[in-house]
Amino acid sequence: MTIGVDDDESAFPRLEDGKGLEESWLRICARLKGEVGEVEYRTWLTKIALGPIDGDEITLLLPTRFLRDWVRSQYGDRLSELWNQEIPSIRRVELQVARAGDPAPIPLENVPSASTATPVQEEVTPVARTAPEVRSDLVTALDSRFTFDTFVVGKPNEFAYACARRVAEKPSSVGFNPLFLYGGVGLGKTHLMHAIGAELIQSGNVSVAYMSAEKFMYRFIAAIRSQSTIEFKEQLRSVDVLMIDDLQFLIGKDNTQEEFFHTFNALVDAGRQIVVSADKSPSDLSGLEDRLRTRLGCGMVADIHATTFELRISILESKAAASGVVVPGKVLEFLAHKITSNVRELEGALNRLIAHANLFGRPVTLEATQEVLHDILKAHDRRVTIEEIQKKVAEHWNIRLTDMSSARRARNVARPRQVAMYLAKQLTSRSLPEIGRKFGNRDHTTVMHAVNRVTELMGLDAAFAEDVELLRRMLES
Ligand SMILES: Nc1ncnc2c1ncn2[C@@H]1O[C@H](COP(=O)(O)OP(=O)(O)OP(=O)(O)O)[C@@H](O)[C@H]1O
Repeated sequence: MTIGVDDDESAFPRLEDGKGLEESWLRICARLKGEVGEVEYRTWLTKIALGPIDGDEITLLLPTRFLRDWVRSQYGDRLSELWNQEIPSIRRVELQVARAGDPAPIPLENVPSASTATPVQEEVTPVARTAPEVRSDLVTALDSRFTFDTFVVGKPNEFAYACARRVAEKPSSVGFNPLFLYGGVGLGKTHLMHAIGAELIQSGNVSVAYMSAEKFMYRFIAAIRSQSTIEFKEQLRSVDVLMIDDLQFLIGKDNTQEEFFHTFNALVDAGRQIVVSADKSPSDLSGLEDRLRTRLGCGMVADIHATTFELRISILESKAAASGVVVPGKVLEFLAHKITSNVRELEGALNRLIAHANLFGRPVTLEATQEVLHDILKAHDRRVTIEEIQKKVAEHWNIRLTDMSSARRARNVARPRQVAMYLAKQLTSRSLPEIGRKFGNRDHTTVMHAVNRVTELMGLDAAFAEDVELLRRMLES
């Protein structure tokens, strides 16, 4: 594919096949967002704008020198790799500080999630960075940070960890082949796979191929196009350990599934080890062929569960210690309490705190944490429902839940109802008419009156204000 400059009025050149660079950029943004997590993406990558393309070089623009240097050091290689996957003729990514009038970055809300983004173009041949210790040229570089030593073990992941260690020590043991690791997003599946790979490579002359299912598919397609499927199959079937990450990507990709199935059988029959990860168990991966699901479930299936508070604390402690920045225990507890979604997001939040501390030379305090992570914390605020509010308020003042929507106007019922409306306005994003509907189809002006009245009373009556605050804190925690 060649790249030419369109003479239309678009701010960016277009590819000859009519596909805009913006489309490629959007896909790359979606990929990056999926890879680094929304927190990290929002912190560092939303500020990048697409600049011009010149020969084999594409320019990306950043608003400040600091951001340019940071993005270059942390994400430079990955950006080049992704651009090269999108448009193979692009070999270099130049990062520059933007000037007035340069294009703006893509707003975060316009970047689709990786799973919904249109896949990169098919004729992609991913660039494999080969680790020197490894024989096979199929290996994508393993991330040296992802080792067993840096993996924090707790109840939710101890079984998966033990299985991974076992495979790293004795690949192809009966009962452990294939090893199928599954669990939600950002809980450590990739980390464990890389740790297995690193351990095996260190232990001796073992060839390990690790790649995402997506990469597997692109390589397969590239091999078909270049009529080199035999070499591709031979290469794959010559490794001692094959690891495929995020297998759910193959759902609906029937030909690639078929190829994977044959590779899988050939390797297992030859006594080689397979390690696979996915977001669901083999039996729940509907959309994969039955025979493949059956084979995937034949070895060891290990689930990584959602993190517990204790595990989140241990992970934060370990990562904070490794960073060399002192993060007080109460800040770690606060983060572990607030960011419960997955380890990637938790890590992203901590990294941001650490980067701020390093940048401004200020100690990490709870106040600073709330300020620096304001947007993330807001996004993770627990969603309280109006029903929960009604229940808590009714319990607190010992009235019947049905009185929240009844027509009774006695003060001992009407006042708690007003408080519940007030809290619904404060803690949910529902509109006044929506709140009114939940309180026995009351009019929005009634809700407005309740909100004003409660605000007024809180200013006049300290005990009442304390009650309302207490309820708010209980509902928010
Ligand atoms: N138990 C853990 N100890 C230390 N770090 C962890 C742990 N679990 C996850 N992480 C870190 O969290 C981040 C996300 O983990 P990883 O990429 O392995 O998740 P994943 O389960 O493969 O997610 P996805 O489904 O998105 O592929 C990585 O930086 C990883 O090092």
